[in-house]
Amino acid sequence: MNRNISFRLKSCTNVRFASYNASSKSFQKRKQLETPTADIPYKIGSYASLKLPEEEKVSGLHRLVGQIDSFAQLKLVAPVRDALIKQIKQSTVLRSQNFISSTKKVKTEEEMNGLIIRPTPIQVETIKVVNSIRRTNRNELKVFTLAAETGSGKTWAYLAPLFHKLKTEELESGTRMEKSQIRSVVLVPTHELVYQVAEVVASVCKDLDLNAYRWDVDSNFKDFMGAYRNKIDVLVTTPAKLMSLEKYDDVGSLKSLLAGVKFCVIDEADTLMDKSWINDTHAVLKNMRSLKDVLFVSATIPSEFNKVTKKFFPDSIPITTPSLHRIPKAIEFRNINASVPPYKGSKIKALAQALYAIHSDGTELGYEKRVIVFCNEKKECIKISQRLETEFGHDVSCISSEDAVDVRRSKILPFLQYPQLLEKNQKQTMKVLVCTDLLARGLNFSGIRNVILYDVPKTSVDLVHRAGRTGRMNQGGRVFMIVTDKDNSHVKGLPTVVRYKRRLA
Ligand SMILES: Nc1ncnc2c1ncn2[C@@H]1O[C@H](COP(=O)(O)OP(=O)(O)OP(=O)(O)O)[C@@H](O)[C@H]1O
Repeated sequence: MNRNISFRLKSCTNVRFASYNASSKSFQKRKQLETPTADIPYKIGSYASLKLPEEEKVSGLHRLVGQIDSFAQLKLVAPVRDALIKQIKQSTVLRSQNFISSTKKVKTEEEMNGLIIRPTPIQVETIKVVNSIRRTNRNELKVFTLAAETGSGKTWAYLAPLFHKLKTEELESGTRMEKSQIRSVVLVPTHELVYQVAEVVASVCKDLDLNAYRWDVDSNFKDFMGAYRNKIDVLVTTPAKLMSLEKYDDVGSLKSLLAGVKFCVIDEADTLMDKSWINDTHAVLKNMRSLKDVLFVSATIPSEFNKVTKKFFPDSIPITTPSLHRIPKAIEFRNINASVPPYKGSKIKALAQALYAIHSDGTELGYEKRVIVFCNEKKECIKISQRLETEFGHDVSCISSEDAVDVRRSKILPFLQYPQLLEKNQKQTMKVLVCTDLLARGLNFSGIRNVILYDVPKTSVDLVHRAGRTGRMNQGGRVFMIVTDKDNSHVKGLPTVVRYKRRLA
């Protein structure tokens, strides 16, 4: 396994670069890289260019990050701040923590008190900007585009101001709060994310005496209307599912149902605003006539997304972190060249060898290991998982959009939960999950240490999201990318090239 230097995925605008073989002599002559050569489009798909907002628009915010290191310094009503810290403490994986079966052991009082939770850069910036007072018109619509690296705490970056505004409005209006209404909406693209975000929202709403509701494929309309009549403070759903409410007679019009929504979050926004989703997302926003805050949230700003938000919301306020578009520092990135012996071009052999090496490398001692393998195509997933199981005897699950939602949920649960502690003298076990990009977005896998990219991702956006399933919130992690001579000349250099910011001609 040739060690490739770990790299930081900088804002690569139009990543089109000369073809060269990283290990060949020419690569040593960095000079060739200094002067952009004739562009040879990147062979595997075209690396969508990633955009950064103009530096002057965000530099003030970046300076703020160094000055604030406690939630007490941020404008949050006390109950929201306490509920936030409590939920993060409960979900933090303690190194020393002993695990009973697959559920997480409740932390002792001392462990909870020993945990210091500081705001991450994106949380400092978002809470500061979104909670700033509207000087002129109290009801003016403000649109924000939040973008920060994977695993950097974006979920709480948008939930903190959302809960702060809900509680502040309640304190101001007292008990006169109208019943039948929805006050805020969080939109995400997949059922797994609806489930994950709704779990966090529901646990916090309990502490804040608010009502959360998850409207998803397995929800029932009668139950929804009951919750609506009793006031829904935070609704978590997908755009399509929200639009589907239109077909019910009891709803009347979506405009009336969403008349009370003042705060809307579009998470994984680069997905929800791309051509296959934008109609539903836009239709939902158009039906929210009392909107005051709209937050687009993403780990990447592809140029397409940049264009769409500029077109629809030219005055949107950018909130980004200095590490945007970078693979977290804690992640080691390595290439595995399947073209060299003994694999001789067989990627499945290279994959099996990587899994064998991970299984026996002595890391994660005492815990069951879990590895996530990403492929570009669904059919590839099924083929690979069958071969890993039959030929190499792995404990492997394969997941695809064909699976029913509850089947998908049960397959990924062992990867979302804490690592299982092995019984005394129990031999090392390892679970493998083979999937496509369906799970690459936003899923907060717990303590996953190894991700293998069986195929080279077609775009830098996919690369960022897949790699970001490990190394979350400064935890360690490794990403192995299987390459072959066919793409080797480009891909072997990928980590270097994307780290090397091509000087525009
Ligand atoms: N201030 C904090 N301190 C410590 N841990 C935190 C903090 N904020 C969030 N976390 C934890 O970090 C993990 C990742 O958070 P989250 O899922 O919001 O990341 P993200 O930026 O949305 O990632 P992605 O881009 O993949 O969606 C979660 O387990 C969360 O509980």
